[in-house]
Amino acid sequence: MLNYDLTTLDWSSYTKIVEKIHHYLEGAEDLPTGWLHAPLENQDALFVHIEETALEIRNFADVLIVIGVGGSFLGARAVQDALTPYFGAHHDGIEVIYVGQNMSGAYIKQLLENVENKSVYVNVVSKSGGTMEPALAFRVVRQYMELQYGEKAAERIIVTTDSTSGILKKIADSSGYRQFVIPSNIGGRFSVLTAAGLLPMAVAGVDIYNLMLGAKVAALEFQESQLEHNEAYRYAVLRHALYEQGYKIELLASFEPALNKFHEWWKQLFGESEGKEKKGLYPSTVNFSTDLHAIGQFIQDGSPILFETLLHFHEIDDDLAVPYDIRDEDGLNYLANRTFNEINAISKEGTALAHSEGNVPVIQLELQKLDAYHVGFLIYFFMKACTMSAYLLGVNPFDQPGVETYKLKMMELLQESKVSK
Ligand SMILES: O=P(O)(O)OC[C@H]1O[C@](O)(CO)[C@@H](O)[C@@H]1O
Repeated sequence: MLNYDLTTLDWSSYTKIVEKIHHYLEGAEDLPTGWLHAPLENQDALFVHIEETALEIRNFADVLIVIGVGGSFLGARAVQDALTPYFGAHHDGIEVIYVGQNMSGAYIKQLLENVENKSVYVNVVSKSGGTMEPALAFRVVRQYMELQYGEKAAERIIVTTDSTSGILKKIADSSGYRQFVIPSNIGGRFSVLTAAGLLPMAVAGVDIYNLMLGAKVAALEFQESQLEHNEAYRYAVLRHALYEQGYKIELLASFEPALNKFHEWWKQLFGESEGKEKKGLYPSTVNFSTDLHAIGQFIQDGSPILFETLLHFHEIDDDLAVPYDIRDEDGLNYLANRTFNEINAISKEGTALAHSEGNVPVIQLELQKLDAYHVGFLIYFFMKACTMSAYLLGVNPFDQPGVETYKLKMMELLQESKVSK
């Protein structure tokens, strides 16, 4: 899976520290590491409940509005985009749309206009239950639902939040909304494989059983304490070694547009977990070919501050062959009968070669197929690698004090403007 010129790195200097962190993580009871072993536990009852709820939503709704931000949004959206068709509605004709990630008045107004005359269900997702963006969106959407469905609105609103605390939990209890739980020992950006991510994915038609099977296989494989045998840890060590060599940016790149939102999920995972105490690689992302024609110049020839992680799935279900054209005015007949996916894969190889020659270190992450199983595997791989990587850096992977600062400042300004109004 992990492909890099390993001869450039002195792995032996990392073996002891990696093992120490591994045992700390496995043994700790007071860390929010519920996600570490969750895929190995029997969660069948939860999956059945999610599937039944998803079926009901698909039967009765034209649209599911999912409200959430950060970890309560990115994972579901990432997997949905990666595994469902590019165009048209999702499974059984349902649309799964998202709000609560921005405070654009235009966005939420147009979203409500767009669902008029459609049958709507809502899934509001917030671990803390008090994040401003989704809370505001929920206020608006909730009123819309009550106007449309009266008392029956309560049957169409499903809350995913903490099992005991938070304002959203209180609202859900008092209004009789159905509830799914984000376990208290799983933090927001590690919650994609809980109901927070799984319910919207299931509604969109993602095979959550195979997704979780992939995560389970990864959980078993990456339980290995030895760096030599654990690819998640090797990726973490590579990133750390490159950071120590002066590279300050990691560019996650792929050649399949379906993965664009997956990049965003990765960005939050690594950005919030590592970017603290004036340390950390800046996690950035590029979508090729698009960005080869935008930022490709900088990657090849610009400041030598970045390395690249190329994410590639060998098999993608849909494909199309380049047609033969007797006129050959564009001179492309030499590609006739080659498929787009083949050409895309060759373009990836060419990019890796070019960037390596430009002295940009290139790590290649290769998976067999873009399907639920391998996406589940990859999600777990990144969460495990990220945790190791943060501890190698000497920071706590599970907090985000900087984000809290922004929230406080915004609240102060909003309160001030209330007083001066
Ligand atoms: O699920 P919540 O509590 O609304 O939080 C949403 C997101 O906000 C953050 O707290 C900060 O961005 C993330 O860590 C989290 O995923």
